[in-house]
Amino acid sequence: MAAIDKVKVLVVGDSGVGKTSFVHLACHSEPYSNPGATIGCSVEVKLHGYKAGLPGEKEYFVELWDIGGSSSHRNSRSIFYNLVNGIILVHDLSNRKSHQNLRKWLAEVLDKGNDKVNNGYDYDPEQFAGNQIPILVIGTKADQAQSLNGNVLSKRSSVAEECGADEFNIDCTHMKYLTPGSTNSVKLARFFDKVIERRYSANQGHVSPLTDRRRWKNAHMD
Ligand SMILES: Nc1nc2c(ncn2[C@@H]2O[C@H](COP(=O)(O)OP(=O)(O)OP(=O)(O)O)[C@@H](O)[C@H]2O)c(=O)[nH]1
Repeated sequence: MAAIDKVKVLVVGDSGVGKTSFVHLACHSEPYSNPGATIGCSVEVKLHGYKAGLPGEKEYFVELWDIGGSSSHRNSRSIFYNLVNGIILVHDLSNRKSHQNLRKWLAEVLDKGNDKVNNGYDYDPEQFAGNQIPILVIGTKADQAQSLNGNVLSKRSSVAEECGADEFNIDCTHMKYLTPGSTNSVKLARFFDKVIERRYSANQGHVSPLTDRRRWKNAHMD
């Protein structure tokens, strides 16, 4: 039997925003009752049907690399940022700062945690406009944010807009937000399809965040 091809997707965002809860919901189709803080990184694998129901349908493993968000591990986590095929940015809808910090997370991942980031290098939206790495933005804790702001499920993320990413908002404590066939579930499947396409289409291969950044510079700085 042929080996199943795989892609690597990073899941990043501030500590406590719900990365582990989202990954668990996506991989096990049930909420995680009591997730602990992730130290380093935890990897879950999801079997994804690429182009499900269409010609060219094929199964792939999607590795979801859930990166612990604690700032105390910032200097050591760049070891997880090699050979990345996709990025999921997670923020807490009831915590505006966690959304602002997504820009820092993107800068950190695309610069592989180098000194510029650690010493205050900040986000340049243009840097990500022509990004080759597919990005998905997920807002969590819609249940908690609901009481603060009425229509939080349809709230748009400026970060998603800036980098041309797809996005959705959920409550990770309820499976109904990721039911098979739902809008969110379809968006997630399309994102995985895009990641697989970029990874396995002709002339692509693995795209490292650094290569990606150089490509952007070459295209825009001449
Ligand atoms: N009410 C509510 N609680 C949530 C939601 N998502 C996560 N939580 C809770 O938020 C807390 C932190 O969730 P985690 O999934 O561990 O967060 P994390 O981003 O993985 O955190 P680190 O591992 O520290 O980076 C847990 O108590 C979760 O149960 C949500 O959508 N709604």
